[in-house]
Amino acid sequence: MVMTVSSGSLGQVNGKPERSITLLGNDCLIRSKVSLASLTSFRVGGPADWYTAPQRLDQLLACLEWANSEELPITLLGGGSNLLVSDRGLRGLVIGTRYLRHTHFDQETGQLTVGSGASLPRLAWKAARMGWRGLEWAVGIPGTVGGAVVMNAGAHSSCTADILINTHILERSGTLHVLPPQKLGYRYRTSNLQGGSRLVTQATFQLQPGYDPQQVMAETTEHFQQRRLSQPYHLPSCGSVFRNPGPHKAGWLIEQTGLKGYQIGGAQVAERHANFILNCGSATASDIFQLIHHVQERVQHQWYCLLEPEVRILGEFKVC
Ligand SMILES: Cc1cc2nc3c(=O)[nH]c(=O)nc-3n(C[C@H](O)[C@H](O)[C@H](O)COP(=O)(O)OP(=O)(O)OC[C@H]3O[C@@H](n4cnc5c(N)ncnc54)[C@H](O)[C@@H]3O)c2cc1C
Ligand SMILES: NC(=O)C1=CN([C@@H]2O[C@H](COP(=O)(O)OP(=O)(O)OC[C@H]3O[C@@H](n4cnc5c(N)ncnc54)[C@H](OP(=O)(O)O)[C@@H]3O)[C@@H](O)[C@H]2O)C=CC1
Ligand SMILES: C=C(O[C@H]1[C@H](O)[C@@H](CO)O[C@H](OP(=O)(O)OP(=O)(O)OC[C@H]2O[C@@H](n3ccc(=O)[nH]c3=O)[C@H](O)[C@@H]2O)[C@@H]1NC(C)=O)C(=O)O
Repeated sequence: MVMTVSSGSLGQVNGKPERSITLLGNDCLIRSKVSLASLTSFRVGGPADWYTAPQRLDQLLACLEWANSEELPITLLGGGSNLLVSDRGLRGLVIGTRYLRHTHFDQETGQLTVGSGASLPRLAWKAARMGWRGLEWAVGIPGTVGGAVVMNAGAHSSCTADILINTHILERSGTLHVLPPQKLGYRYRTSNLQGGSRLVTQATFQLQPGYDPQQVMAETTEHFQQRRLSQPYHLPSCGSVFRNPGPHKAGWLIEQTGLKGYQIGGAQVAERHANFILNCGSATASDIFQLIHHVQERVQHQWYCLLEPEVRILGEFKVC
């Protein structure tokens, strides 16, 4: 059983005192009223009732046990680069995985085993510098390995599922499973891990070592430059807002509907790429949500096609 001690007030958030709890036996800190805006790439969103970012598996297990004992809902947060969090924040416990980091490149097998908090683009650059092929497409995709496994992140006709050998999944109950990609329901930008409370703790990828590092770096840089030409990176976003519905691309449909540059509050459909919504500095989560809804309505009206959000929308929202 987990014992808890409250370490008292840490300060004020929105006029309410912030509290913290330390789980005895493993020095894991759980804080109350932690703003999620700085933990997501859109830079919007209210506070988590409770937030923790464990560094080790034993701390993670203790957090889960605490949440179970308090009967709290759990939300999993990687790099926050594909999330729209409500201005009202999130109830229950948010578990940030970004500190669950360990990395092992196995020279003999070409396998890369990493903790779920490792940065995907950082790994891609590192693999390229070592002359390992397999992750060239992943530069420029912000976020963690865990987020990429859950979202089946991809670019330039490659995706996470293509190189995944297995992943370690922790259930809320504390049970750990090692699952191959065939068990994860992978399709374009989705998996059966989305929307649940099963936590990815580690992943192993098959890469190909032994290539000329200069050549792999050159190809990796080419991927990076291609994306910089077509996508806006200068303001906060979540990347593509909608999945491509086929046969047309979401960006094309939105541009043809005349919505480039369309703005609600501080949220704007990007001029450079119509499937990106930018936070121009003062956007609220509600502005972004209203804009998503507006784009869906206008595109459906003109093309009879309902765009499905790729971004994960968390917490309470209402259409105005
Ligand atoms: C500028 C920009 C460019 C982008 N370009 C691309 C692109 O080219 N291709 C692409 O696919 N995506 C792209 N994205 C979207 C995003 O980077 C990817 O979806 C990324 O893989 C999300 O990882 P994350 O760690 O940030 O996940 P988060 O946004 O934190 O979470 C995404 C989902 O995964 C869950 N989750 C996160 N970590 C875990 C875990 N350890 N265990 C269980 N569940 C977890 C969350 O609960 C949530 O449901 C882009 C985003 C930005 C901002
Ligand atoms: N618009 C938005 O909302 C957001 C956009 N982004 C963009 O997404 C992308 C990914 O961001 P982020 O997750 O911060 O990771 P980055 O790709 O910016 O960098 C991660 C690490 O990769 C290594 N690296 C980067 N560029 C090179 C290079 N040319 N050669 C060798 N190594 C390199 C560096 O590692 P080391 O220090 O070990 O050398 C760096 O610290 C970036 O392009 C960023 O601008 C990110 C977040 C939000
Ligand atoms: C950014 C993401 O992933 C990106 C990924 O980086 C790139 C590169 O592989 O390919 C996808 O974009 P995308 O389909 O919009 O690719 P692009 O090459 O930019 O555009 C496709 C087509 O749409 C057209 N297009 C695009 C934007 C626009 O404003 N107008 C327009 O007409 C382009 O002319 C092009 O013919 C992924 N998006 C989705 C939803 O699948 C993400 O998932 O967050």
